[in-house]
Amino acid sequence: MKIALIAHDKKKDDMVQFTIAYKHILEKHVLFATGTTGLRIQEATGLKIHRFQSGPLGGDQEIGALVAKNEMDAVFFFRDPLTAQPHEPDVSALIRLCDVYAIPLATNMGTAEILVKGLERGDFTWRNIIHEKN
Ligand SMILES: O=C(CO)COP(=O)(O)O
Repeated sequence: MKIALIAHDKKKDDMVQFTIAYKHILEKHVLFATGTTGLRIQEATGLKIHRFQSGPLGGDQEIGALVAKNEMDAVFFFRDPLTAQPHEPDVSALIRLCDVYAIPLATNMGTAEILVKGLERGDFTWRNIIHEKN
């Protein structure tokens, strides 16, 4: 599956801990990330990640483009709900596209735990049907 990993600055430590904890699951998938998040994860875990631009420079939109092509299978986006983001419209647009295409989206650690375990258990096989149709 193709998985996107994104975290706002105050959530990056959480994302790093999450990817360390679930490296054994994540390493079986094709990983994408916004620029700084991807760098932090790579440094901490050694996971292979395709890095897009940093979020404020268009990274969320690049990931959104893959969602719009129905190519992204899950998005882990640890948002910071307490800090204003200069690129808030991009953040909203990505979340909206996940809803348009029914892409599983975790915006906090609690949901992420459940989603990543579903990934391990094979709950994402329905995505293969979508890929076959495309
Ligand atoms: O801003 C972001 C998501 O909206 C994340 O971007 P970075 O991973 O480059 O910090």
